[in-house]
Amino acid sequence: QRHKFWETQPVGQFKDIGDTSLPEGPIEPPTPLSDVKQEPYNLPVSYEWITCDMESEEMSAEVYNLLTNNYVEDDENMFRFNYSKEFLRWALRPPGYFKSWHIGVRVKTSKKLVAFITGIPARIRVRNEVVTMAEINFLCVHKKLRTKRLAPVMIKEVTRRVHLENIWQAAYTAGVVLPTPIATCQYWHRSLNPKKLIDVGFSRLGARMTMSRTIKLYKLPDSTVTPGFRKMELRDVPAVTRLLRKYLSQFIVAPDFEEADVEHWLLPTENVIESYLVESPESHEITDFCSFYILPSSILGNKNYTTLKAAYSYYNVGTKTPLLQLMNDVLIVAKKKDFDVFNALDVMQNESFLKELKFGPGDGQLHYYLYNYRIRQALKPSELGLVLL
Ligand SMILES: COc1cccc(CC(=N)NC(=O)c2cccnc2OC2CCNCC2)c1
Repeated sequence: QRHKFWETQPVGQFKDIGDTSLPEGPIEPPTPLSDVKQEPYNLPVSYEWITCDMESEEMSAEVYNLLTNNYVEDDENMFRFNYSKEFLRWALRPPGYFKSWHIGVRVKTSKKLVAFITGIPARIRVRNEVVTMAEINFLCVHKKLRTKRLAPVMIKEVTRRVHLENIWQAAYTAGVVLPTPIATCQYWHRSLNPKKLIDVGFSRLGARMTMSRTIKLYKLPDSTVTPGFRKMELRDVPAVTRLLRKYLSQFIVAPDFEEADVEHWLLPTENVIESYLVESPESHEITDFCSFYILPSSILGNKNYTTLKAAYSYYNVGTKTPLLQLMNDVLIVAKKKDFDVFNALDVMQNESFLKELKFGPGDGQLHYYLYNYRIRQALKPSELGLVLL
């Protein structure tokens, strides 16, 4: 009964692992748009599709509330992602986005939003092929409707709407193993506020460690050490785009960012994304870049705290400044902005700083997937240059 749905989809199948006779690339060819199903898939009787206009205050509030109460929790159900409304508006409206890919399911009578799934367009390079894909995210079914097999029909519906825009590939991540990961990444956490993290059960006091010893262990300087380290500004977009394109070219799978993408995804946005760069004091050249996105988690069932303030490593480029020093500066900034924890995956060159900067391994993995695109052999995390929200 496992993966009944995924065995019907154009994704790498477990039975094909190791079959090097299968070519790398699309699994199925595009179909003529006239052959794409024109009407939405059928939902169970009392439910209907709704396109969620995230520009509408009311609709984005409904989406926010659904996710706040029903989205992904950690394995011990102690925390739940709590994406902010402005984060969702940012995440779902990049250059060229399609409103029709922001899909909700609501109860016909009460009009209550009970499920959600989204896609956004993205140009993703796989080796030396740039493929326009849909990045699928925020699949969420209300806790009370989990046994109704809604997820497969929602995945088919977003796939149908993506096909209608003549896009045939997709990228997505999940904490669960599905057919078939293109990479399996480990997540790591760097404590910034160890006392709170231990109080809420995110971290545990180390063996033979006191609380005061632990606080001292994670202490960070008050200010950054790299000369020329500053917030990114609009005028930096061309230079940051050049720096990032060059850096990402070394990875097998990575976004193919152009200036419009960098302006949307990497310019600092209050409460959503922070980005910094190093401008050489002598030459005024932009030599390094670092960024993190802001994704709090609700703390479920703690009497003293309700929210875990978490920063998530996004894209970082160290060319003149050692990545270790650059990332230590970003930890200093995150601590100063009162974040409790800084999270990172072992993707790109992150392994080079995780242990030294006192990150601890998380208790889970994040699997990356491509839809309708076969990769000959699973990638090492260090070959992956893609961070999804
Ligand atoms: C601390 O609060 C949590 C609330 C829900 C789930 C998890 C564990 C978890 N699943 N973490 C990650 O997936 C994760 C850990 C480090 C970096 N990025 C991550 O996920 C990102 C990327 C995928 N979409 C969710 C956010 C933690």
